[in-house]
Amino acid sequence: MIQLKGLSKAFQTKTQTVTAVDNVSISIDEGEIFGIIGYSGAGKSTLVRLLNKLETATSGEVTIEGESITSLKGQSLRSARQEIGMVFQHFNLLWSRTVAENIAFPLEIAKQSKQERSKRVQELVNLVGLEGREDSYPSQLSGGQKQRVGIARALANNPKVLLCDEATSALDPKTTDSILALLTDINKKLGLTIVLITHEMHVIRKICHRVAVMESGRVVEEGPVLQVFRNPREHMTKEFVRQITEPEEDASEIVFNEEETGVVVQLKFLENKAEQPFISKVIRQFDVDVNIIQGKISQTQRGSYGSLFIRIKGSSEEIDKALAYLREEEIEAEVMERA
Ligand SMILES: Nc1ncnc2c1ncn2[C@@H]1O[C@H](COP(=O)(O)OP(=O)(O)OP(=O)(O)O)[C@@H](O)[C@H]1O
Repeated sequence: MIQLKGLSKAFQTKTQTVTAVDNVSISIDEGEIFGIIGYSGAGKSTLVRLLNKLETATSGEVTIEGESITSLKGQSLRSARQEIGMVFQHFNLLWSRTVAENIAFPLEIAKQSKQERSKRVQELVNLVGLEGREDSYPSQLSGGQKQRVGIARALANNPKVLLCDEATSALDPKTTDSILALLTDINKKLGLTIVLITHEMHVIRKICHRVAVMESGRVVEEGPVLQVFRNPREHMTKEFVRQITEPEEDASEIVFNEEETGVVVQLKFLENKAEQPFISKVIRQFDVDVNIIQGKISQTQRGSYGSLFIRIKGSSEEIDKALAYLREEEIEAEVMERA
């Protein structure tokens, strides 16, 4: 759907050249939610602005559905931009216009009739859950409601791609969750391709299918979200993953009690294994008891990841059978301590 090939953007300031995006090549599939994460200054905003040619690339190419955006100008660029909706961190609403008038704005630019516009506006109001607020002004809305207007406006002309530039960064955690749920819902209902940039790893975890990690203008790591979370390779990626996994997955947090019997085992899950009732199966099939010590299982769009520390008590023979069973089920079981 979207291809970036050797894309670079350098800014010339009075004293130096800043390479904001440095030789980035990414391929984004139709219907996926693709996340780009990086700290401030990593080049995320510039990258996303290159996708709709709000910035002109210094070198490289962007193609969307086979059409080269980089070479478009004038009317053909304006038409191509109608296929790409954009949602901003600070909403960018028109303050003198009502909710309905803000959503209608891109339809006016696309020269739709008044009748068509009001029908489409109502559809969009329903889609983003703003029924009853059509005549409110942005100043009368909460942050989450303002972003719903921003999303409805971005979807007005039925774009193929939705670009979200830190769309939830100005919102509190609960409102962030409701906006992320809305984006997931829209992705499923409309099959819309979403490119989302953020500095928050939990945003990536909750809604993205794949992720690219950016550092100093470059993509340093890329892959399916579940794989990147379970097995981060680069230092920067490990830092982001650690933000939302510690301390629950850290064995150093465990208090080993010498009077306890049995073994402490760290279980790590592959794919969707975390959702299976493996503990009850272990207890039922083997003559052992299981205590949960600590752990954290987190869900992503394509399955769960995380780890769980348990204590298995019983005879050595039964414990070994239980461990063998877990490993057969493709659950990594590492013995931390054996009494
Ligand atoms: N118009 C510009 N002129 C000069 N330098 C710029 C310009 N726009 C961005 N930069 C520089 O390019 C680099 C990347 O900026 P960019 O805004 O893309 O990063 P970001 O990852 O989106 O960070 P943030 O989330 O803080 O916006 C930064 O060093 C920034 O100072």
